Amino acid sequence: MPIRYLTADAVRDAEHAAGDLLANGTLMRRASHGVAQVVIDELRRTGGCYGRQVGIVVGAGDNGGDALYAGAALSRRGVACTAVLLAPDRAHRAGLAAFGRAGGRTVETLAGGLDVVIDGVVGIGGHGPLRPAAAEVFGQLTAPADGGPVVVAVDIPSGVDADTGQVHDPAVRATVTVTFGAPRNAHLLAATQCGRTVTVDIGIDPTGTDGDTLSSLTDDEVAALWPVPAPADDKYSQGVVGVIAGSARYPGAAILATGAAVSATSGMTRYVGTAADDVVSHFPEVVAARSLADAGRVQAWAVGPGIGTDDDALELLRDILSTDLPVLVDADGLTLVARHPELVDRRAPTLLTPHAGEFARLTGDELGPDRLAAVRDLARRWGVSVLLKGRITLVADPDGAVLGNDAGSSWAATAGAGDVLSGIAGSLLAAGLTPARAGAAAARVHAHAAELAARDAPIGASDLLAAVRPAIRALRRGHPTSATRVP
Ligand SMILES: NC(=O)C1=CN([C@@H]2O[C@H](COP(=O)(O)OP(=O)(O)OC[C@H]3O[C@@H](n4cnc5c(N)ncnc54)[C@H](O)[C@@H]3O)[C@@H](O)[C@H]2O)[C@@H](O)CC1
Ligand SMILES: [K+]
Repeated sequence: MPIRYLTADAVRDAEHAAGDLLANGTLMRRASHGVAQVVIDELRRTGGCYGRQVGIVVGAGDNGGDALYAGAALSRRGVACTAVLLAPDRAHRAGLAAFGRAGGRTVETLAGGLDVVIDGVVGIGGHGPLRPAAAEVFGQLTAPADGGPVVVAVDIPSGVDADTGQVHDPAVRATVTVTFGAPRNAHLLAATQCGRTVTVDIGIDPTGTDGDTLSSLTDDEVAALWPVPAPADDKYSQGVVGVIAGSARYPGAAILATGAAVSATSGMTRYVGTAADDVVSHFPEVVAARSLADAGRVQAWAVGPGIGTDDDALELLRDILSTDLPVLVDADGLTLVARHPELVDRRAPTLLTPHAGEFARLTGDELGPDRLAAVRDLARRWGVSVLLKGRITLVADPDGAVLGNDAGSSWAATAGAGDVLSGIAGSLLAAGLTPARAGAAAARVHAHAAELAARDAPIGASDLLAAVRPAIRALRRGHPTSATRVP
């Protein structure tokens, strides 16, 4: 099952459906136990629990309650816990009493030398940035990388919007975020702010309510859906992809996109364009033609990188989009679609793959902080699938379902990386995957390839391309080398 991310409303529905477990405080006890366990694990990794120092920042709601009960559990283990109450009159009463009974102390401000700080300011009830009192407490902390305390966020790092993942300023940056029942949208959309996310089972049904979904595929799921030749397959039967990219003057995009298509699946890759000679000299297995009329049959097209935006490119794009085949449109192709949106008014699957700038060109508006709503809205209005690139890739279908992928690193932020993604996703479309799955699976392999290639040093798109096949192999063998930041 894909990992499903919930909105704050869906979380509340799931909690209420738990009935008595919510009313009698069982859910909160389980949640706080999960928080305490994560803190204990952190302390054990660095020498043990007894006598260690944990600071707790407590807000006015149940998020603070979780943190206080966690502090009580830690105090009983011999951890020295101090809590700053941001709103003393509204701090969770029973949690505060339990904390005091267990030996926890309240203080005006956190002392230095803490091992762990627990962020219990706000969870799914939070809105906007950290308020000044909380901002001051967190502003005084030394970063973990400079020897400061590990920051464990309860449910969501405070100052991060649960539904949109918007990281307000200021907001808590967590080393670990502990959430309950099911991850929230923010755990994917603001993955870097959350650090490692741990989802604790508290006995609620985490499948969420109906409506728009945000999910991500597991590595195993991507591996299982990756097309590989079956015993009876031949070079045609696995889906032939046609790549239209680059030009004789600028062959780079042609080579990268076509090379990625060759690496991603077996079967056949065709190329159409004026860079045909360059492409074949790099990849002799590509069947290349200079014009569409000579191209031969394909099962999907990937069109756009480096094709230019002149009338010839427009006519070519129009011809491709008037077929009844799945088409991926990227880069220059997107600039043309922005000028002529009627081109994508078609029945066959269409996958647009903009980065933020191209997205703004398509919609006429700068991309705001709510990337999820923006990508959903464009997919819905235009009736196409839209893959919005970035550290967190989002692929929206016209029905509102979104698949996301956290790249886990930003090594792929390099010129030409988008061409590689086009080639991978195009070949998956040709193999029969839906646009959303093709886009999300391509993004995952692209991300793994970037980490494999980089191994802590900058890479170019050629390195990324060379790592596509090893990344697929590692994924299929069950040990991708990069850590994805999904829970
Ligand atoms: N309902 C339950 O039984 C469970 C709730 N859980 C916890 O409860 C949390 C939700 O609790 P609440 O609904 O009480 O809401 P929160 O504790 O997330 O925050 C609500 C309070 O914070 C204030 N607030 C909002 N934005 C703020 C900001 N930027 N700065 C400072 N204060 C701000 C609000 O005025 C309100 O008083 C979850 O995130 C989770 O941690 C867990 O214990 C699991 C079970
Ligand atoms: K929090």
